[in-house]
Amino acid sequence: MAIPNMQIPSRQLFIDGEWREPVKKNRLPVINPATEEIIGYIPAATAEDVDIAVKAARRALGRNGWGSTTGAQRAKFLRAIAAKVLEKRPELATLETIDNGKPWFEAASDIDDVVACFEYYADLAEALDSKNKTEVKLHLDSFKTHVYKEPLGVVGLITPWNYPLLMTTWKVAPALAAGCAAVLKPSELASITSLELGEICREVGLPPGALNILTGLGHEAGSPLVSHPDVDKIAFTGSGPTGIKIMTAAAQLVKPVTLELGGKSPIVVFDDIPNIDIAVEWTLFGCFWTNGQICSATSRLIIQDTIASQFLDRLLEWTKNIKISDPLEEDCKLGPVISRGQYEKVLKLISTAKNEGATILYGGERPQHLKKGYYIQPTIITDVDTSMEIWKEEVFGPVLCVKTFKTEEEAIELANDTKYGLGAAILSKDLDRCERFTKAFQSGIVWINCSQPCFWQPPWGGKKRSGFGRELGEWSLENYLNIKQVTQYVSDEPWAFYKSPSKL
Ligand SMILES: NC(=O)C1=CN([C@@H]2O[C@H](COP(=O)(O)OP(=O)(O)OC[C@H]3O[C@@H](n4cnc5c(N)ncnc54)[C@H](O)[C@@H]3O)[C@@H](O)[C@H]2O)C=CC1
Ligand code: BAL
Ligand code: NA
Repeated sequence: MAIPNMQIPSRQLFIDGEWREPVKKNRLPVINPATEEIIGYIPAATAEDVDIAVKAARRALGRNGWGSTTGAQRAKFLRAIAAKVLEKRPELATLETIDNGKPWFEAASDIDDVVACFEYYADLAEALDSKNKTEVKLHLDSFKTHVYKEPLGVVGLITPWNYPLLMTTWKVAPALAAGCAAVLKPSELASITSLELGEICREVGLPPGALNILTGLGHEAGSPLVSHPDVDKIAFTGSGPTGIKIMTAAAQLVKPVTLELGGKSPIVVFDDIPNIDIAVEWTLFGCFWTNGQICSATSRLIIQDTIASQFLDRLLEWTKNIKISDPLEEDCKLGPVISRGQYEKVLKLISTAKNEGATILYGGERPQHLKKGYYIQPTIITDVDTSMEIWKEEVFGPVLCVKTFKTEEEAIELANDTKYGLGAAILSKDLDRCERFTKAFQSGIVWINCSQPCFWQPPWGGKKRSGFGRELGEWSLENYLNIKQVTQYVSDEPWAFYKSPSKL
């Protein structure tokens, strides 16, 4: 497949089904992390635009609008969006790559997931029609009760930059399937493909206001969305500190939130793995895929001491073989991290690890052959102590730290030695042991003999400080539905609680 060249389309805010200039007319630069060049601009929304978008969303939910559509009608729009995304797959993948830095083929596979996700939620929207009124059996004949599932209302969706259009889709597709009207605030570091979703919604004739897209800074556009009194729910994926701010602001209005806040996930490798190369590859993929910027990255390798030396030797050979290049180059397997800020943050975490006494077994620097761009070599760190920052803090870059263990108990203790609880992986031939680890891991996701594969049908989310709530699958739809109990008195007899006055 030829990789198309693309310029960043010039867009405005997508509000009420049309492109609108932000009230304050501000714009933010778009930087290609592979070249450090400004390649375009995005509009910078502020509280004024948030208010306009929220009003448009509320109108869309009005009597004859988006809010009164059937699931089957909404499914048609979701399928039309999926078809358009598929049609534009090569262009969207290029836009994702030049905005985010991920290898083009990874971006293209994200776009495939976007298509599948919209189609999946189209099916769930359709199925909702037969499930949105269900009877609840009571112990009395004088009452009848039904439970209705109805759209929750206007929802605010705040997304990160690591899988820009895919994280947008994880929220937009179920929100629209449920019949909510949404205001999306993508990350200012990678908003381009989310804006293109606005164009797609316009092309397929999505009813105005059903989806509004506000690009801009977190404190200028995200924060007023969270504290807007007419927004019924916030779904957020991003950093822990921002998650805390969002939960605090939402609490003032008793606004429900779902939070997906990243992690420091373990991958435990036992010496009974049948094939060392297969295990090494999953270990690399678990941490270095998406340029290492994955919330669920298994960035702590916990390896049985009996094979540690042999495993690390092989891991090094595989790591040296990873092609680091401009992400538009074919076969690129590691591109730059998203921004100068992220580049500096990752290098600082590596240098702190060194200062704290860890060994940089491989990498830790800019690759010599790339003079520009936010590139960092895939990095493996050993001699790690559990008190070190590199063991405890999310890096969000291609950095793997390693510790050895002797016993199963020690491995479990190390795996759970984190404030986070998103993912966890175990590689072992012994499936009984895998089962024991599955139960022992304090996480929302467990991978057995792999790490990172992520499908749209199962639930996704964490525990501990990785947040709460589940995205994907049918679980995500529930996030966007109000469960309404409707109880009807069906007896002809009086209720007879009060003493009846004398007859008229
Ligand atoms: N869990 C995950 O998937 C992600 C984790 N991260 C971690 O977060 C670190 C910082 O990256 P950032 O891009 O600064 O993450 P961030 O959490 O600040 O940004 C995520 C989203 O929240 C918005 N936001 C920021 N402040 C806000 C506020 N006060 N109210 C409402 N919305 C707000 C941003 O504009 C963006 O759309 C990274 O170094 C990485 O460690 C970053 C992106 C994704
Ligand atoms: N595929 C993982 C999605 C995330 O990092 O949020
Ligand atoms: Na960018």
